Amino acid sequence: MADCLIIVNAGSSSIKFAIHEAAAPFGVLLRGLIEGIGTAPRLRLRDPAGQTLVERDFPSEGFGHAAGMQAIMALGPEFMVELEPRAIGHRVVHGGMRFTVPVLVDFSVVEALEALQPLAPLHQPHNLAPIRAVAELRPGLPQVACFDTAFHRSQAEIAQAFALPRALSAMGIRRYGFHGLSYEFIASRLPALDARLVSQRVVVAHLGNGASLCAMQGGRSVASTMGFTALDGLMMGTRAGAIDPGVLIHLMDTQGMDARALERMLYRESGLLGVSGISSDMRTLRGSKDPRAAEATSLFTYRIIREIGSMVAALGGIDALIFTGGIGENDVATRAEVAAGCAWLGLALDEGRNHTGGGCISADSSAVAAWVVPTDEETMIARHTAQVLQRSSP
Ligand SMILES: Nc1ncnc2c1ncn2[C@@H]1O[C@H](COP(=O)(O)OP(=O)(O)O)[C@@H](O)[C@H]1O
Ligand SMILES: CC(=O)OP(=O)(O)O
Ligand SMILES: [Mg+2]
Repeated sequence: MADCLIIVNAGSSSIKFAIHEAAAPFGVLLRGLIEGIGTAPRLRLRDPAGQTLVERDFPSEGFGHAAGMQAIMALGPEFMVELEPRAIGHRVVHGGMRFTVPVLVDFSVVEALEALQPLAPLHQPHNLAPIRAVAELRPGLPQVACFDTAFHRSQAEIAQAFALPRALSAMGIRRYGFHGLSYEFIASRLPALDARLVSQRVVVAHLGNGASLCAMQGGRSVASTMGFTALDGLMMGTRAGAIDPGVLIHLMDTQGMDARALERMLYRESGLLGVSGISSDMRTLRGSKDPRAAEATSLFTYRIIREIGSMVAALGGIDALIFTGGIGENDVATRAEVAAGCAWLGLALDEGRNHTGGGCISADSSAVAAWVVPTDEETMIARHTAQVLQRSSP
């Protein structure tokens, strides 16, 4: 029997999961994904070489995150026969003020994380449901919660502050930032990419279904586009990104919208989906001839370009721009358009390298380096989970 770690990364419409070796360097033994929860759920399980072992479609009706977790656990008897789970590591999107490092989960931790559910309605409930399910099914198995917000706690107070009355800041109304496990993984890759990056001014663009930017220096977060919730900053698949709060007051006054109606609009009906009226998926929009699809993708890149300016200001300059996430890693056009909008910074892509997509994609003459670096939140969670286990074992 080989010891392993089970890693669960539940997103808004997907559950990514992985089985890692329990000892450094935490090699991947199996990797899987259920995507399209709510639309067209599909499960895929792959071996470490990327070969598909299982591919299964499910009817969308009644297939939520709970059914997704059951489908994943059902793979155990067939694919985990020689494996002994030592712990389960979970991505938990919101850690609030209390959780600034990964922790071993107990009842009081779950209770505290439940209180944060309203701050991350697309994620937190799906992060906590598997924790509760495992606590019931395997009460002796250690569970570790790793937070998307934790990496940003290195930011200066001023970068985390809103210009609101002081009493509200004391209550925890501040900028937390998200996608921290992804940024932390990218930070850990910098020495291998180019040793100079470790101390340089780097802007990382995590562009997936959720999207944000992180200004990074010395491998630490200096600023981020996301704030109190994962709604702020860039336009996303179904989220609006930064919006004048006056719009919300106006909609409450004139359309009778309440908190739940605004939440639905801002989290689920806006972004690429809302502007295009077609899809939240970049692949579908790039393949569409409908002018609304082009309007949506143009606004998406325009917002990224504007916000890169803000990250560069926070860093006092920029040496490198790194693309990651489902769009950042795969969409050649988004990278080309964003880079064209950053020409004023001295950024120039090499067209051929951008098409190939891996590694450094900037031209030799570019004053700013550009990279495509695949993120791996699951590996980051595996590293943290092993550390927490080690710390907590007698
Ligand atoms: N080959 C591709 N080309 C362009 N966009 C892609 C491609 N593959 C995935 N995407 C985009 O990436 C998104 C998923 O990104 P991902 O980082 O996995 O999202 P999340 O973890 O936020 O659910 C999809 O919704 C789609 O817009
Ligand atoms: C925080 C967040 O937006 O996560 P995701 O991109 O996985 O939706
Ligand atoms: Mg994600």
